[in-house]
Amino acid sequence: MSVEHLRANRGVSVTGTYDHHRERLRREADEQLRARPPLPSWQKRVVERFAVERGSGWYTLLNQFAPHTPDNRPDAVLVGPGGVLVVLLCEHEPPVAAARAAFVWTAELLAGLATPHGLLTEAVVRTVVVFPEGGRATAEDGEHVVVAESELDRVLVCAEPVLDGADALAAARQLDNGTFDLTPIAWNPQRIPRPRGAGQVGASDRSSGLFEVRRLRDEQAERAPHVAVPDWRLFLDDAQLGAVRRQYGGPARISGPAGTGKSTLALHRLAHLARRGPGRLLFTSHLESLPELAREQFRALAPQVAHRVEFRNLHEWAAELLAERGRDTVVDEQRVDAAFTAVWERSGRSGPLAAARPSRHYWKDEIDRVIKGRGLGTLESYRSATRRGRGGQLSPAFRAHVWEFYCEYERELCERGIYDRNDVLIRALDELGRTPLGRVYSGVAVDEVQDLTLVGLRLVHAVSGDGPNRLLLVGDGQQQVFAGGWRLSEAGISLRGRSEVLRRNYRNRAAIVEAAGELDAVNRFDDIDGAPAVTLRSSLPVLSGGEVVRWNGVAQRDAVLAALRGLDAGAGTAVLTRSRAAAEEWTEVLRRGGVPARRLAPWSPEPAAVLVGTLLEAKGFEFRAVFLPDERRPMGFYRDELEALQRQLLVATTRARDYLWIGALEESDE
Ligand SMILES: Nc1ncnc2c1ncn2[C@@H]1O[C@H](COP(=O)(O)OP(=O)(O)OP(=O)(O)O)[C@@H](O)[C@H]1O
Repeated sequence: MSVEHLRANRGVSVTGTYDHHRERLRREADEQLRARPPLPSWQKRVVERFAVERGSGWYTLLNQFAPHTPDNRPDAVLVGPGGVLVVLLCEHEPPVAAARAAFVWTAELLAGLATPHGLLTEAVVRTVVVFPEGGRATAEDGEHVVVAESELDRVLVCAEPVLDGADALAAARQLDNGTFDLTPIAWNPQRIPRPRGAGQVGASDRSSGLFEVRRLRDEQAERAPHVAVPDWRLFLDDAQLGAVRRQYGGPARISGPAGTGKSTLALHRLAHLARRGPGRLLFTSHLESLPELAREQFRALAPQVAHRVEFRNLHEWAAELLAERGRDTVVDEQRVDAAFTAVWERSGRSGPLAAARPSRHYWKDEIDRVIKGRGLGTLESYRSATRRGRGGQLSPAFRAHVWEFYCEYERELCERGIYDRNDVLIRALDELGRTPLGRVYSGVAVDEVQDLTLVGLRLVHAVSGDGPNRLLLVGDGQQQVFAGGWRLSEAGISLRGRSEVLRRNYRNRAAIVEAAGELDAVNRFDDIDGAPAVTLRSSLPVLSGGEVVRWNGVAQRDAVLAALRGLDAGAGTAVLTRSRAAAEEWTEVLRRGGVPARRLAPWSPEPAAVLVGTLLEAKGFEFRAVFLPDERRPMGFYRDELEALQRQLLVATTRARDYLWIGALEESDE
């Protein structure tokens, strides 16, 4: 019940009680402060103000050495609805390293605190520098908040509480128990009864009735209508938090099936590293939109250090490096396609390649994923190259034909003065071989690593180096949608056991996991370096329920429109297709049917209508509801095509959180 509510119902007597309570807290704090080395008067006022906020759910702990607090420690720590505040009482701007160290000291004391929702993360911790009225205002450096004595409301009054009473009390107790340096002010940990159970507001909060903690889990209502999911920013599970906090002596890898929080972990890890050291960090992926999405999420997780983390698509990053070094390498996909088509028409279509596999896409992939993707420079190296997931053996003699075709393609690009996407990565890798990177990153996380080419992998390794905590590879072999895999050792990367596997699926409700588990998607990544292969089938969905609709019939468009209307679908719903043409077509069908729709790519953070994209475009995203309409396209004739399709379908299915619609067209002329 809120203060306002109590006041409205019981009138002024409640306000009287409220004021009386605050006055009692102030007196208590005053007595405690008198019995210890004196604080400068402004600091005493601030601490008393903090203590009074006990009435609003804040627990104050004062450093027993203040005002002579040892370097790198906080003067006070507050724990309450707004999280954990690491307070520095400063007349002058504190050195960034000292403020950071005070943060880390406090965060380490809280590390691993178990709450009913999971293990508390340091996303709840903020550093606040308080300076005296009329003192020299320090500039906010982004990593800490700076407030004058008169502005404390800025940090104490929170519109959106992050900790409930029980969690705040547990955190305050942990700090009290974890160090002799911090002393509770105006509250006695022994006298406050322990909260009774999962998710309950602490007894003291109930009895005082002085504030109402809005349950964070309510905010998840849209996300999880039946079962509450803890906020991923505030709580992690033990496997996730362990990996976030671990000291890795060299490159490390996080794997696990879809939805198990791999990307989430990577973001927490970057925040953890950013808060513990200087320098910039990089989150990258070969996917176009994923870094943008990750940037948004990181801002919500760790706004204080967001300015130190770059979120860049790998190609974009490489192109910028080349531009900086005066080796501009701009890619025009349409011109590349035209060049390939010209070569195909001239030499591919009627030659041995088409006779072996008629699809021009297959041979473009052979160049992209195997020859250029692996950085092969000679026919000899191509002759002995592994071609994982490419289907069928190519004899050494046949490979000579492919090599000839490839050389012609390269000549064509050269004559037209253009580059393809592989050229960007190859040239960037060459460039770093010649002159290493000036700006060294203190950490690099690579998401969806299973779909990088070998050259891409070598590039991220060249960027990160092998130093401790420098490189984190995140991926899932079952979701690999491009062929031409590699072994980490081919990129000179050695994990030496620095490999974590996540199993708890936080995204997909049980029914969705079950449906996705029926797909026969071969894991081509985890097998590669001997890590245990955990498939989606053996993951553990945290959320029960979910709905899978398997529709079959002739009027698929009407069925999809009706289902969308029935769901009241809008933002959070996606229609995913195998081909780009089908995605364009469905966008039109939905619009004509009165359902606001737009294409998924390019991704934009604006609240949207129903998003329509290809299975590939949907990688890395998640939606409340996913529609997979059937398409009148052959499922693929070759084993590698069928395998690739299964993995794409697995990716698409596991994008759905609550609802999955799968269409199967019977005879129709749609
Ligand atoms: N500990 C957690 N508590 C609550 N939610 C979580 C937790 N970890 C992850 N999530 C949520 O689960 C969903 C899936 O997480 P994430 O995207 O990180 O998984 P992933 O393993 O990278 O998935 P994929 O491989 O399918 O892309 C996200 O909505 C994320 O916020």
